[in-house]
Amino acid sequence: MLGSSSPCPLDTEFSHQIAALLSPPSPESIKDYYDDLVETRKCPGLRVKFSKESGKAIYATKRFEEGEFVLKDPVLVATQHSANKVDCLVCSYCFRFIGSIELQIGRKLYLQDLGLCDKECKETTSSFPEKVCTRELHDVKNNSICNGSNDIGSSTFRNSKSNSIPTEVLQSLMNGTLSLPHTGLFALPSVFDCPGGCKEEHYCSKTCADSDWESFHSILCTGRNEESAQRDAMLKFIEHANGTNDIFILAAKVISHTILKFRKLKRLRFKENEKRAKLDEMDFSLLLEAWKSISMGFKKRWWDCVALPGDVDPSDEASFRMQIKDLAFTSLQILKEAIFEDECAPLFSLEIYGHIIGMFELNNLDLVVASPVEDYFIYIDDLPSPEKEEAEELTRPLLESLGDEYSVCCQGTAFYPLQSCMNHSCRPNAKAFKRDEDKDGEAVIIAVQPICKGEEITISYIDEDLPYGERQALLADYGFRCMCPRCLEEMPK
Ligand SMILES: C[S@@+](CC[C@H](N)C(=O)[O-])C[C@H]1O[C@@H](n2cnc3c(N)ncnc32)[C@H](O)[C@@H]1O
Repeated sequence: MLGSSSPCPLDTEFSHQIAALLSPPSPESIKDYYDDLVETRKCPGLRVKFSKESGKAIYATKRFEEGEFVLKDPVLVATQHSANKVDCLVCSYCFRFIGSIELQIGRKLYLQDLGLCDKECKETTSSFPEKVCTRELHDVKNNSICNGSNDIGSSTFRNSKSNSIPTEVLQSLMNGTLSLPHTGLFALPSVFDCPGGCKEEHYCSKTCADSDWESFHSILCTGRNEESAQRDAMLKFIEHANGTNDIFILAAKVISHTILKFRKLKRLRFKENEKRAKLDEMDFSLLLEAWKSISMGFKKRWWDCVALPGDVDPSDEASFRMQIKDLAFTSLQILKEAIFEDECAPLFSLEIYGHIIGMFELNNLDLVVASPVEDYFIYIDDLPSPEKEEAEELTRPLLESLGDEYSVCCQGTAFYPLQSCMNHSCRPNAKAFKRDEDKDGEAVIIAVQPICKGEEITISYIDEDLPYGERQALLADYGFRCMCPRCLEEMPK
């Protein structure tokens, strides 16, 4: 029951609006929304269909050959894991690497010298209940760097892994006065700062900076209103998310995205200066419209669908789920202090917050972008003599200081509106796979076997090399029993 036993008064106050926001979209509106999306993605050959049995699913409307590109899907909402921000400087909107090879290397070593590192990300799995792991769709083998077990976004201080490079050299790399050999071949877009003046977000272009500002960041930016209570609350919210689960950052982005869309729709429909004290019928229809892209995502409450960690005794399940709910409520309370908007009050209910996070829990894919620094060092290693030795005089000490971590990818988590309609099969006909030319955070799906016209396009959410029982156990965390052709063949009689 909505509102029952909820610590959040908004759950009761706005129970009707919440029910309307969470009611499943009609098959007709699903069709219209996804037909439009497929058209804008310019990926001919796909159609989203809805059935009562398996919900949304993607079908091929043409034949795809093995290895053929199927879909490139930009993110609807995504975040780089906070720990990974030390390793990689990327555009906060499209997740392309930015600056220069020199900046990427110098900045990483400089931050390591300061002792800023991702200690907790590299430690064990969850320390229940503060560290709640987020399950993400398994991004197949080569592409999957960070799975649910280490999805903990906490930047913490640890004893510095001090490197042998003098600070002045690192600063020269960062400020562009020291160039490394052959980096011209690996040019990256220049860095654009956040238009709001926060030091957290950086972009590859003014277009990305403006798009992020208009879509999400103008509400979440901590650069403006120095000293304000809202700014302090926003900083506290980010710190809490970084210390617990960065899925909360995604939820805040969804809420700010919806508020910004609502404001835009309202500006279009009403004169600028018209004021309304209460959320009335008309405003609510605008809120429903603003929420539309989120309403399409498959959702359950987070605390109902989050997988029970292996180290939690099944007899403690109810208390585990209650603690997850409490954690979400704590995060929501801080977020409300930072960005609450009267006209969009239902968005700040625990019921909506829980469903937004549950949507990520069941749909998200790892965000992975390969590092150009890795390509650079491979290029240097492949140079013929004596060019290689000459180049290595400068690059070897850097490589040695970076150690095994010289090739860390950009890692995060993302909700992709079209890819998230793909159902699972243990014998999938497609997979997520980044090709050399895919330099940003978009999801890329390719066929792994010929796909006939009319066939459903499936990916694997798990490691499909596992035996039957283990696959079913992992898929139970997604809330279904797999009845794909392979499971039917392998099912114990
Ligand atoms: C990423 S969504 C896939 C699209 C989903 N069908 C929808 O309606 O949005 C993941 C959810 O789809 C459902 N699902 C995916 N693959 C399935 C399968 N092979 N059999 C039954 N349900 C499946 C499960 O409920 C799962 O949590």
